[in-house]
Amino acid sequence: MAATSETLIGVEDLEPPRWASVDEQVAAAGTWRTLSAVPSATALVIRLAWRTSPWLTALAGIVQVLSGCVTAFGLLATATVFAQLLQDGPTPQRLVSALPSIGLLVGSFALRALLDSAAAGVQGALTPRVRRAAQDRLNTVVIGVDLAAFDDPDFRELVRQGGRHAMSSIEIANRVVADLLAALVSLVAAMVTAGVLNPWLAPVLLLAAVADGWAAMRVAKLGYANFLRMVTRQLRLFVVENLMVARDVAVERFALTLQEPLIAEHRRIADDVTAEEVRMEAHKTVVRLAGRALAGVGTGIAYLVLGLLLHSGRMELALAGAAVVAMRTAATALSTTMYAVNQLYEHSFYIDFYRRLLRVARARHHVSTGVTAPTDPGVIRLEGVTFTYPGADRPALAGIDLEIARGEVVALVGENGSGKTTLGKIITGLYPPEAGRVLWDDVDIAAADRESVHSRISVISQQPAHWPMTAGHNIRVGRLDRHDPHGRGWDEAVDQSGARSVLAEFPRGEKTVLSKDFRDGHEPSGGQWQRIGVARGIYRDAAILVADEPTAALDAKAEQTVFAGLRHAGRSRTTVLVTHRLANIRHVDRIIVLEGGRITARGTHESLMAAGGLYRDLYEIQARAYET
Ligand SMILES: Nc1ncnc2c1ncn2[C@@H]1O[C@H](COP(=O)(O)OP(=O)(O)OP(=O)(O)O)[C@@H](O)[C@H]1O
Repeated sequence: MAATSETLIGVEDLEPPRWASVDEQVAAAGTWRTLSAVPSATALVIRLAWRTSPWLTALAGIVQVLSGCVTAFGLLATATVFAQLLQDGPTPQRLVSALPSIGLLVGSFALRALLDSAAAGVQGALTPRVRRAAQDRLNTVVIGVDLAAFDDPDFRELVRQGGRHAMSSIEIANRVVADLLAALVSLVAAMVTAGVLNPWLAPVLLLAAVADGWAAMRVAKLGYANFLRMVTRQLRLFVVENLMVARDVAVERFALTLQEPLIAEHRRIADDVTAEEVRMEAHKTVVRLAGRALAGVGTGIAYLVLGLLLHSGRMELALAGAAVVAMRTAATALSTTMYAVNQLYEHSFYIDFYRRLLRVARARHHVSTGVTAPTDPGVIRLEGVTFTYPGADRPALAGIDLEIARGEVVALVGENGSGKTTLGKIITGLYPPEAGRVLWDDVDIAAADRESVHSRISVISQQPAHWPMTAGHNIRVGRLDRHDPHGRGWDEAVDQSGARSVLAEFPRGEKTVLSKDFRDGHEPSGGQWQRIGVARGIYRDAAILVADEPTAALDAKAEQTVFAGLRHAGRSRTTVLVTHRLANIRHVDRIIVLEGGRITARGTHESLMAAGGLYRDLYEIQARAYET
C-alpha cells in the first residue's frame, strides 16, 4: 500500500498521554480550585529545602522576615520624619529635631541593603542544594520502578516532563518563596502603617492587587493549557530533533537521504508550535494589558481616596507624606507578591508533575515482601501464565504451563512475534505474569523480593547493551564484586563467548573504552559487541541463564563456539536458549515450540521431527537451504 500521509511519522493525530487530558480539565477548573495548588507547591518547596538543609532554610526565613521588618521600621521612621518636618516652627529647628529620625531612616535603608545581600547569599547556597535533593529523590524513586513501566509511553513521557520542567520549576519556586515571604512582611507593614494613618487607606490599596492578580492567574492558566495542548507536538519535535543527530540511525539517515525530509518535518511541526505560541502570547498580552489598566484604575482610586481624606480634613497634611510612602511601599510589595504568587501558581503545575511522577513511580514499585527467591532453584514451574504488554490489545503469552529442572538446557523456538523473548522475561521474573504463577522451587517469584530474583538471573539479549565503559567492565559489569582471584571466571567467560580474540583486537585490550562519546573511545562491530554481551552473561555466573538470539550477528565459527559454551555451562545451571538457527539446538535437552503466544509442541529434536508440525517445517526449510 502506498504511503498517503504527508507526515514523516506517518500519522498526524497521535494520542496525547492520558495525564494530559486529565490535566486539561484541571487547567479549565475554577480560580479558587486551582489557586489551592499554590500553598501545596509552596509547602513542597519548603519541605524539600528543610530536608536538604534545616539551618540554611531557617536562616533564609529569618533574613527575609528581618528584611521585611526593617522595611516596616523604615516606614515608621519616614512617617516620623514627615511629621517633624511639617510641624510648626522655623525650618532649621524642624530639620535639627528631625535629624535623629533621618539617621534612623538612613540606617534602615543601609540595613535593608545588607539583609538583601545576605538573603541572596543564603539563597545561592540553598537553591542548588534543593535542586540536587529533588533530583536525587526523583532518581531514587524512578530507578526502582518495574521493568514494564518503561514499556508504557505515558510513564516515559511523564519522566521526561517531570525531569525537565519540574526541576527548573522547583528551583524557581524555591527563590520565589523567599521573595514572597519578604514581600508579604513589607506588605503587612505598609498596610498596617496605612491603616494606622487612616483605616480607609488599607482596603483601597488592595484594589490594584486584585486586578493584577486576576491577570497574572489568567496568563498562567493560558500558558499551562497551551503546554498541555502542545504535549504531543512537542514530543514529535523532540523525536525528530533527536533523529537528526542520533548516532544509532546515522548510517540509515545518510543512506536513505533522510536529512531533507527530517528538516522539512521539523520545520512543519515547529511552524505549527510557533504559530500556536505567537497566538497564545498575543492572548496573554491582551490579558496583561487589561490587568494593568484595571490596576491603574485601582491605584487611581487609592490616591483619590487619599485626596478626599485630605480635602475633608479627616487626615492631616503632615501625615499625607507618610501615607504616600506607605502606599508606594505597599504597591511595590504588592507587585512583588503578585509576581511571586503568579510565578508559584505557574510553576505549581509543573511541580505537580514532580509530585505525580513520584506518586506514579512509587505505585509501580515492587513492595518488599520479605520473601527471598531460592539461590539456586532446582525446578522452575510456570502454571497457566498469561501476559499482555501495557497498551497491547492481545496477550503476548497465554496459558503457558512449563517445568524446567536445574541442569537442563531448553530451547524456545517459533516464528517472529510468537512470544519467545517474552517467555524468557517471564521465566526470569523481569515481567510479572498477568495471570498464573511462576514458581522457583515452590516460591512464587511475583511475591519474592525483586532484588533477590534478579540477582539469580543472567540475560543475554538479542541486542546487548552498549555500556559506555571499558571492554573489561563491559564484561564484568553484572558481577563487579565477583571474587575471581585466579581469573577462572574471566577465562571461562571470554573463551566460551569467543570474546578473547575480540579483546586482543582492541587498541588497549580490555582497557579500551567502548563508546564514541569519549574522544579516545572505540566502536566495536556488531559481532564484537555481541560476543562481549555473551561474555557478560556468562561472567555473571547466575543460576538461571537466558540467551536470546545470542549469535544473530556472529560468524558461523563464533556461533558454534558460543552454543557449545552455553551448553557446557548449562550443566550447572538452568539454561534457556532462544534461537531461529535450529541446527544449533539439535542437542539440547528439550525444545519448546511457541505459536501465537502458546506452546504447541515440546520434546527433543528427534521426537519433534518425528511428530511433524511447525518445528519440522522450519528445520527442513533451513536444512534445504544448505543442500546443493
Ligand atoms: N515491549 C513491548 N511492548 C509491547 N508489545 C511487545 C513488546 N515486546 C514484544 N511485544 C509484542 O509481544 C509479542 C511477542 O513478542 P516477542 O518479542 O516475545 O516475540 P519473539 O518470539 O521473541 O519474536 P522474534 O523472533 O521476532 O524475536 C509480539 O506481538 C510483539 O509485538
